[in-house]
Amino acid sequence: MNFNKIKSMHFPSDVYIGHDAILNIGSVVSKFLKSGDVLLITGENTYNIAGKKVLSNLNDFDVNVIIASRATRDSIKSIEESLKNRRSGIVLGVGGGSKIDIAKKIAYDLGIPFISVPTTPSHDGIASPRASIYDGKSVYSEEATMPSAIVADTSIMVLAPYRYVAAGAADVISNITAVLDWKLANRLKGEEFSSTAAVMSEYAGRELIERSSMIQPGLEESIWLVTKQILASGAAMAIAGSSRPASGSEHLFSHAIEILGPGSSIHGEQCAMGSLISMYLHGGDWELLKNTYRKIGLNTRAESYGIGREIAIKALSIAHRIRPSRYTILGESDLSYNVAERILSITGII
Ligand SMILES: NC(=O)C1=CN([C@@H]2O[C@H](COP(=O)(O)OP(=O)(O)OC[C@H]3O[C@@H](n4cnc5c(N)ncnc54)[C@H](OP(=O)(O)O)[C@@H]3O)[C@@H](O)[C@H]2O)C=CC1
Ligand SMILES: O=C(CO)COP(=O)(O)O
Ligand SMILES: [Zn+2]
Repeated sequence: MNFNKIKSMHFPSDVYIGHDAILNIGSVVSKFLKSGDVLLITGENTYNIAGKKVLSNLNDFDVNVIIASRATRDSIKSIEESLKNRRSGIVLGVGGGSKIDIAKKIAYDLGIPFISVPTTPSHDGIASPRASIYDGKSVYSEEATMPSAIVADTSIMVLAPYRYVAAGAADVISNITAVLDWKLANRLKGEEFSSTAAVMSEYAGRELIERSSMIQPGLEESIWLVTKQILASGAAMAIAGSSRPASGSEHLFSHAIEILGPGSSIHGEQCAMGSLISMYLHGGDWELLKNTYRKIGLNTRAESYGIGREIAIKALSIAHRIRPSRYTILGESDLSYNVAERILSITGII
């Protein structure tokens, strides 16, 4: 191993998950803010859901609130432009995956601490040092700042539509196929592999399958359960130094759907469909995954999200192109129309 390549690993030192956790936000900011003001990145909905509560706990600080949209290179650049005459000392990401990705990327660019304040357990970027950045043509997994603290208020998160909880569980369950792809890339291409990261990541997914009967609407315990495994998934990404343990061919399918742009599915729902495809191709028990998704109330039929048959076929055919450097079971060339159609039909996605 080349020790010169090893970067220091940073993990959140303050983790608050629970009812009214948001009341800790003032002390967390005091601890990590050395100078300058607080930059609060949030979204249109999430400002009302949690941003205002965060603000009401930060009366002692100068807070610059920015309502952001998608995590694209352009949106991040334009926020950074707007900060030129300010001295931001800490970034808070208050929202779903996209707002947290924007916040952690800006913290990275400015070299200041980042605090993660999720409003849903819909994705496993809550506690990872990676940001998924879109540019219209593709999506890149970029290095970003690991949160110094996580403030996950389950009393806020439990009010989010239940589909976000199921989607977050699916994002973690799909680690199982991501790890299969990683092992494959290690065998075929000699890609560097961390057994620790792989075991943690896969275990997080398996634990959610085993305890899937506890994932139900309106239950604060469900938020706890899913968020805990999301933290394990984020730690696995930190150990690997990439999103590899949590993102394989199932994520390529998700990103392809996102880029082709149809329908109303969210990240974890796309990953759930992708994981059926991937598990089928790996020769594994894809029906166990399907039954688990059914049990937690997550639909894996493309049409239920307004994704038409032809788009689903196209997305699967071209998914490998999204990240050519990340080898997966989808291989290195487009799947033919007939092959993609067959896989999607067998797994019941179309
Ligand atoms: N960096 C990483 O390691 C990872 C990153 N990701 C990324 O995260 C994103 C997916 O996250 P996801 O949360 O699904 O998507 P978004 O952040 O796009 O959020 C989806 C929608 O949910 C709304 N929302 C958030 N919280 C609530 C709530 N409590 N109640 C009602 N509505 C709410 C948001 O509102 P608003 O408009 O206010 O934002 C938004 O309209 C993707 O971009 C994905 O690539 C996913 C996994 C890992
Ligand atoms: O979503 C992720 C892990 O769940 C990471 O996403 P990327 O595919 O962008 O690396
Ligand atoms: Zn994901």
